[in-house]
Order: sequence, then structure tokens, then C-alpha cells
Amino acid sequence: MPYKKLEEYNIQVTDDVKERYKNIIEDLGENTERDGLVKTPERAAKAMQFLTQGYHQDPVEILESAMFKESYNEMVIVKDIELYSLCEHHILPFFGKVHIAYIPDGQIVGLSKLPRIVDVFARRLQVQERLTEQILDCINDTLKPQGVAVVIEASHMCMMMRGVQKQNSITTTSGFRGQFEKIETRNEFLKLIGK
Ligand SMILES: Nc1nc2c(ncn2[C@@H]2O[C@H](COP(=O)(O)OP(=O)(O)OP(=O)(O)O)[C@@H](O)[C@H]2O)c(=O)[nH]1
Ligand SMILES: [Zn+2]
Repeated sequence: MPYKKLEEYNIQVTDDVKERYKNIIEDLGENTERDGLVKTPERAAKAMQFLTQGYHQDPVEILESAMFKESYNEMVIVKDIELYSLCEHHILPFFGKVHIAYIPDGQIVGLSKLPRIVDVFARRLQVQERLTEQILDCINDTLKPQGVAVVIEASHMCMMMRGVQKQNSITTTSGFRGQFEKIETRNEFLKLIGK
């Protein structure tokens, strides 16, 4: 089942993670018996399951559920897709925007499926580079378009709240397949997304 609903948290996982969060919160110097914190281990366990639900979802199934034969063979761009993911080194958020383009080769995909597969890969422990490639490869291998391009611009909380503490740096990653390996096509895409 591709989309996990809030009531579908795994009870066993919630219980296990809840107990571990309780220990972590106490180790960090807090009192898990005080009013505001009594339910926090359970809330955190559910939040983390939500934020990592991508491990249990199938992006190929999502794309294949809405592919349609069409002769349109110009560039299709969905830009400014909101991104929220977790850096695998610190388990802190990184967030920003994803821009996706593809040139169909006989079939198009339902537009909403592109942000949906972004979420499937983003809701895992990630690095921005791998996230970029996974989105790219999934579209390329499933839809088999003439070309596909992905650009991600993101800010990493692990570089903002801690570590180097740089508030304004933005990391850009990109990947291009097929027609987008040609400089003119790539430039047209970059121009259309305002880069
Ligand atoms: N390439 C890449 N690096 C990331 C990403 N998210 C976080 N990092 C980096 O992962 C690195 C982990 O480096 P370590 O030296 O092991 O960890 P650390 O001591 O906490 O490093 P600092 O963040 O520099 O304090 C850091 O440089 C992070 O900035 C990502 O998506 N891609
Ligand atoms: Zn990090």
C-alpha cells in the first residue's frame, strides 16, 4: 500500500521506539514524568515513523498507477516541489525545493505522481546527492522518457543549528539523463526554472 495513513502506525514499532525515546530524553537530562513530556516519547515515535515512511512505499508502483499514452513530446516541468528530508549523518532535517523535468517518449505521467515520489525518497534517512539520483533513476527506468532532469536546492539544519552554524548556505545538486545531457536542452530547462 503506497500511502500510509496516520492511524496505520505499527503498534509494535511505536512501543519499541517510545521506550527508547524515553531513555534518550532521560539521558539528555529531562524528566519524562513531567506533564508536558509524558506523551512525548510516543509522539516522537510516531513522528519518526511518519518521517521515514518512505521505506515502506513503492515509488515505481506510484508512477505506474498513472501513466498514459500521449504523443506530446515537449518538455514537462514541475518546479518548486517542497522537500523535507532527514540527513542520515545527524538525523536532522534538510529542506528546500525540487525541480523535475522530463521529455515524454510516447507516455506521460500524472503530474501529482512526481511530488509523490519525491516524498517517498525524501521520507528516509538521506544525503541530498543520493536523493537526487534516486528520483532521477526512478523516473528514467519507469517512465522511460527521452530525458529527465532533477535539481534540488536545500538548506541543512545540521549546518545551521550546530556544526559550522551557517544560516544562509544552500546546497544545489542536479542530475540529467537522455536528452538533458545535451547542453541546449539542459540550458532550456535551467532557464525555465529560473537558474
Ligand atoms: N555530501 C553530503 N553531506 C552531508 C549531507 N548532509 C549532511 N552532510 C555532511 O555530513 C558530514 C558528516 O561529517 P562528520 O565529520 O562525520 O560529522 P560532524 O563531526 O558532525 O561534522 P560537522 O557537521 O562538520 O560538525 C558533515 O560534513 C555534514 O555537513 C548531504 O546531504 N550530503
Ligand atoms: Zn547532517
